[in-house]
Amino acid sequence: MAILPSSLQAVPLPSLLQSIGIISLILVLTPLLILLYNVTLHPLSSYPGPLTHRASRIPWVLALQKGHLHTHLLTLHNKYGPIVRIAPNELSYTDPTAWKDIYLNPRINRADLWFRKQNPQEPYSIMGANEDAHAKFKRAFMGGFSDRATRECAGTMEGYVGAMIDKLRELCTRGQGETVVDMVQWLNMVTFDVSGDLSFGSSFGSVENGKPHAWVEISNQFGKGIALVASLNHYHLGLTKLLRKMMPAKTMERMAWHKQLTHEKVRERLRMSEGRKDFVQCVLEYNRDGSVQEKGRTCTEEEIELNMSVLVFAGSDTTSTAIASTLWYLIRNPEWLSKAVEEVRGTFSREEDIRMVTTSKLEVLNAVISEGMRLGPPSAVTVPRIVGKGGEVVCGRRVPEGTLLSLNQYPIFRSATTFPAPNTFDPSRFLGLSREKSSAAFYPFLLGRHSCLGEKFAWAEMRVLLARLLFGFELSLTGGEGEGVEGRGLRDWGEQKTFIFWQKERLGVRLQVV
Ligand code: HEM
Repeated sequence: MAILPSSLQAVPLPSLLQSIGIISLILVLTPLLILLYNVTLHPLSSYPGPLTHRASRIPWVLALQKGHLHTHLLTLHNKYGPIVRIAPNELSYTDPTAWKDIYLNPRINRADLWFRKQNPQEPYSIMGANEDAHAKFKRAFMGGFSDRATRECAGTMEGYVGAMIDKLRELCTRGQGETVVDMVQWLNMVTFDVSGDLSFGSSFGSVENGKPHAWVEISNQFGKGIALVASLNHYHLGLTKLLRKMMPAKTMERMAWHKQLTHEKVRERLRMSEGRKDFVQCVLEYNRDGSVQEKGRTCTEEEIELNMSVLVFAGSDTTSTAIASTLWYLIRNPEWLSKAVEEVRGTFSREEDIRMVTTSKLEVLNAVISEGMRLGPPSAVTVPRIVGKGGEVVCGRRVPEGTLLSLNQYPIFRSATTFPAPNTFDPSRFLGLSREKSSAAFYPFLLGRHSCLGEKFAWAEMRVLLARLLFGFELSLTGGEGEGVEGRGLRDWGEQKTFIFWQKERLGVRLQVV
């Protein structure tokens, strides 16, 4: 007591019980006051949304972790309108004006949530939130995605697609002219083989072996991990570090093996002779540029390694989702299937003529793929953006600094105001006079400085894949949806789960050789 000033010595100190009571009260009151502030005085309090979402981020986290965020957001937009407050600090938009207001605004950047660095030594990736690093990588990789480079890489892609068609034909021959396959698996195998070849210098050999390589299987589980980390990153409590410590030893081992194989593959590619037509060559050329070297802006081997694994994933799962979704709808809509088949078989007489350059003008083919991507957008829930200093105006309304903005593709593409009869597969939306109107609200590859670098390549791969399948086979439903390769009988593509990527279920398709 002697250390207290004499004036305070008269004040009675609380007993242990009283102290526990006060601390408990603070622990209960603080979150309650935060919830109350969020729904009353918060700068976003005038935006509509359910009370639970306006008060706390927990409902958003739960929907994301269950894999239902895409359908949950659609339900919210149908109820509350084109701008919804989906978490205390986040607004979601289905108003098409938001595309340009958000993605073409240089002061609105990616929020550092989905692809945050785990430690300071880790390099940045092109998907990250650091704008300076992003600008460097964009310049370094751009050369690999120019018109000329895309045409050059297309030959490799056509080779793998051809190999897949041969394998499927072989399976049909063994089955007296027909077979039932899980198209999701075949599309995953071929797209990862293509991306592996162009980013790592060698494919995974999945098509050749008729089964997915272990690297591909592990990668397919990453979506859930990223979604979990993205949820925890909202709470600034170092929970991601704790999560890493809690990971089962087996998962850690698989991840370490995955990282090591990535490392070896990229180093192997870097040792290959110059001039290979792939996505690495452009970075090597960029690094040799004198002005780049002078400014100290070259890419390190660690940066190339990380970004190549981003490219493998960004370039494969997305493309395979787009074609899986398109096929899912085509085999359930025989009228459109016939139109697409007629166009392809009417244009080509030999399979080898179906190439990147010869398929770009096929109107029905392009329209069915767009409609497939509208109903099953590969990037269904998007990395949120953050409003910079001073705030911005989005869709005619002021949004304060620090607000997270998201334009999630699933709800905007299923919005009845923009796409009438939104759940119907109707490729005529992307044909003739309707095309311009639909396209104004349809940016599956985004727009602006973060838009998809691989858009042209993706279109080439999607067209060649689908056209060759339609040319070589009669495609139909298996006629017995249930367990097994047929899948579980979804009524809509959107019933599947999404984390950052779709958890695609089996897609059974009957193939008959033409
Ligand atoms: C149907 C197929 C594809 C779709 C729908 C798609 C969609 C997207 C979207 C929406 C983004 C922006 C992500 C964000 O900032 O929130 C993106 C970025 C990106 N995509 Fe794609 N993508 C596809 C295929 C590809 C392919 C084939 C490649 C490469 C071979 C690729 C490489 C990239 C890269 C490098 C970025 C980052 C660009 C940047 O930040 O500047 N994508 N993609």
